[in-house]
Amino acid sequence: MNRAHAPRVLSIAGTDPTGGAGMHADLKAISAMGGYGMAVVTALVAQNTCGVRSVHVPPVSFLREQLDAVSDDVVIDAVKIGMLADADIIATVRGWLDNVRPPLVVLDPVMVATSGDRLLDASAEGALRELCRVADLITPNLPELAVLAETAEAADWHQAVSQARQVSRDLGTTVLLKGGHLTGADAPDALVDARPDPAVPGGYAEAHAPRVATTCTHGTGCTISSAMATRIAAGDTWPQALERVKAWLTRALTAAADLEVGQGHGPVDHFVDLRGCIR
Ligand SMILES: Nc1ncnc2c1ncn2[C@@H]1O[C@H](COP(=O)(O)OP(=O)(O)O)[C@@H](O)[C@H]1O
Ligand SMILES: Cc1ncc(COP(=O)(O)O)c(N)n1
Repeated sequence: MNRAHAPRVLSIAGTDPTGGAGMHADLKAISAMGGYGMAVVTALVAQNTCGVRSVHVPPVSFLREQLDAVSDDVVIDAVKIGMLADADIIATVRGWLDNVRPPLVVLDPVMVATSGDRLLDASAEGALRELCRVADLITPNLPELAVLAETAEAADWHQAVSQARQVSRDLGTTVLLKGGHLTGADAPDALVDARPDPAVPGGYAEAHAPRVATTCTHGTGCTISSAMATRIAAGDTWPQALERVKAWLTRALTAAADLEVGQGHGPVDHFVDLRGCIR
């Protein structure tokens, strides 16, 4: 598919005033991957690279107004969903999705931040699991995958792949399995689809990159899911999208420390490929 216009990608997510995670990371990743980024805010989060201080959730009626303001005006090519905070927000987003039916829905089932702070009420995990059924692609990290698989966190890549297959089968969606929480020289990711008619040929496509020795991993999950939404909407095959996004994210992680942002887990450099090009 060769579009005349950049893919119009809507992020539905929470905020990070330090610009490294949530809707800010989403907008940077969408832009860096060649898309036109839009954003609807689910929750305002007072956080930085060291952790979450507090969360403010506006009324869900205002969330629905934001969503309708976008979809009443703009043709949306892909939606990326991040932090949803509680069951009311999940129900509101679900109601809007049922009405608008965007062609591509990528869901990052955000539960806990890198800092260990909760970004989803524990009582809303079941509702988030149900929302996965309407997504084309979900991008859980290993602790989130374990919650979705209703089992203990995978200790190695082999266990993680079998959990991803189970979740794909149970929830009828493709899983982007991320090896960020494992250790070892390699940082594998894979598209896993257990269904008979998978979006991924053969039901499995792996991408490899060296594990980058950095503590700057704030927002990597938000970043990879938005980038995947953008590249798939741009017409890449799903395995092509993963190869491209993985290579770019590895460059962004390698350059991250040079940004010198914050004292905790710093953000990645989404615009690493632009440095040196701006005159
Ligand atoms: N140190 C690292 N080196 C290379 N890639 C990494 C590193 N840490 C995370 N990643 C990549 O970042 C993405 C997000 O992974 P992960 O950390 O598992 O998710 P989350 O940010 O949701 O916890 C994945 O593509 C993963 O492979
Ligand atoms: C608003 C918001 N959404 C998501 C994350 C998770 O970030 P990470 O990708 O580091 O797990 C975050 N810290 N804040």
